[in-house]
Amino acid sequence: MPDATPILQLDDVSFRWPGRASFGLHIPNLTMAPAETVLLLGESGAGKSTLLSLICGTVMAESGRIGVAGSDIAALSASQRDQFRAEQIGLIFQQFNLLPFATVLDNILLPLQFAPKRRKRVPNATTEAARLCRALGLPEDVLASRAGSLSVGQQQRVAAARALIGAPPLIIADEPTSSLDATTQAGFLDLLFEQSRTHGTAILMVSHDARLIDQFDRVIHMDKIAMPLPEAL
Ligand SMILES: Nc1ncnc2c1ncn2[C@@H]1O[C@H](COP(=O)(O)OP(=O)(O)OP(=O)(O)O)[C@@H](O)[C@H]1O
Repeated sequence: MPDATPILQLDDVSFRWPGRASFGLHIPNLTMAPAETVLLLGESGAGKSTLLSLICGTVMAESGRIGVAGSDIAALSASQRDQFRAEQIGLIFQQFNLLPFATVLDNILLPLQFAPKRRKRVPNATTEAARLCRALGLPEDVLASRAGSLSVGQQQRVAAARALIGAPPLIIADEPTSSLDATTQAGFLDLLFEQSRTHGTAILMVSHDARLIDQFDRVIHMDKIAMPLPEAL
């Protein structure tokens, strides 16, 4: 029988950035099934990146429950949460978060160091990193380059390869194609959806590009899932 545990489940989640009384996020309910692909749309400043940070456990909700693959992320210690995130989630942030002085190869392999199960899925990690780079249209010799020496669009693709390696069950991507030209964007999306089909990877992607709508199982708008929180006193 297929696993019916949602890959993601938020119930009554509330959050405010410290010192930012005017912005508050309340999500009554958000659920994603395993292998589901979801495009998250919303106005600038609506809280899309904040929501992704809550799901990743890089910031913690004030109240409510966030479950990833059935685990309540608030029940984990900070170090357990780091390992859990590395195992379960492939992340592509807006700022890429690459180590600029490390090689592209080391950057791509980094999450595997903290995620033994994910590591096991790639017996030859260097070959897999090279395959991902090729599929993303990066130059052959890119693996040995310093990540900080690459163009912005190339760095974004290295961040994509780092998210995809070892096929984590959930990919969270915050505007992952913002620095890519149309051909490179299409190549990236092909690779992403192929991985979703092959490995049952769920995808939650933020984009301002409404042309992507048809490619996803479901589209959600921030203003439909989030309710305003009264301004803090
Ligand atoms: N690290 C932070 N510290 C304090 N406030 C923050 C932080 N990050 C975001 N905010 C605030 O939270 C609110 C929502 O921002 P967020 O980046 O989540 O929106 P967004 O929908 O992702 O916007 P965009 O589409 O422009 O990226 C904004 O008012 C923003 O100033």
